[in-house]
Amino acid sequence: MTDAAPKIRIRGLRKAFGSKIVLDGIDLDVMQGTSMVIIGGSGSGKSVLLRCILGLIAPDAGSIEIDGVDVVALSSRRREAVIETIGMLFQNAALFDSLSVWENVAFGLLATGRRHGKRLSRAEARAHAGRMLEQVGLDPSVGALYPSELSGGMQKRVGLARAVAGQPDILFFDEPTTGLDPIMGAVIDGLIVDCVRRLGSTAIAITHDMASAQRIGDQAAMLYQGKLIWQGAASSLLDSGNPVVDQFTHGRREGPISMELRR
Ligand SMILES: Nc1ncnc2c1ncn2[C@@H]1O[C@H](COP(=O)(O)OP(=O)(O)OP(=O)(O)O)[C@@H](O)[C@H]1O
Repeated sequence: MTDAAPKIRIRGLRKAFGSKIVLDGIDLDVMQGTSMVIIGGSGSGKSVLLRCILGLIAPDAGSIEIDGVDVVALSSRRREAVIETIGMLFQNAALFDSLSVWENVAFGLLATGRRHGKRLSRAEARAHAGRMLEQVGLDPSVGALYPSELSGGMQKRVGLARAVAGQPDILFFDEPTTGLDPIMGAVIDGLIVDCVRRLGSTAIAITHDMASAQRIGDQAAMLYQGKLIWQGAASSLLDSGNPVVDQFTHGRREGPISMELRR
């Protein structure tokens, strides 16, 4: 146990779309240097939670503190400065098709540099992108290619290289293994763990993939009916003792979740 303040501290977070309550009072602490995996069924609100933390959706109520600062209450300009410190790997890697691989990897660095008046030359940015590509197991020569020339696994690696290029304090992973075969999924998870450890980052991942959740996560939490109904060690996901979590993680048709669907 530690008395340290959490890197990310969420309290009473609520978000509804019309009459649909998606987040119904979320409390979550993510400690510095730990990886938290959020699991939950389709439409349970995992992406909405992530988007609230990223400031892309305004919550109806509650606080989201990053390093003790409530980002919900910040002006959009100051919030952007905090959000710049978060690296994000999107579900489909979300690469820009019209940019080369190295330009994709360096995109955030170049944009942030411009905003802060620190001009990074294209040669410096390209060299940095090459080093990032090497860190995710790609040859720097891949930097000259375009996303459409890459396999799905390579695109994920490039997305990861982009997410870590600015050496972020915080990393978010949205369904990092979706669309990959199980071996490539395991490879990407291994790279994610390497990157998070090397940077000492705090990470939040959302996933449906239980093998991935256990590989990436130190801690895990399950979102169900707008609430985090369980939190514990990611290693205990398959043995949580919670009937809802158990049904979900084992993919059982019968259990409290299917009973509700029948109602
Ligand atoms: N901008 C929006 N406007 C209206 N409803 C929304 C909006 N964004 C999300 N929702 C609704 O919020 C609910 C939660 O969506 P969310 O995308 O967070 O689910 P999820 O847990 O990430 O699902 P999946 O695992 O399928 O990606 C859904 O019912 C969705 O339709």
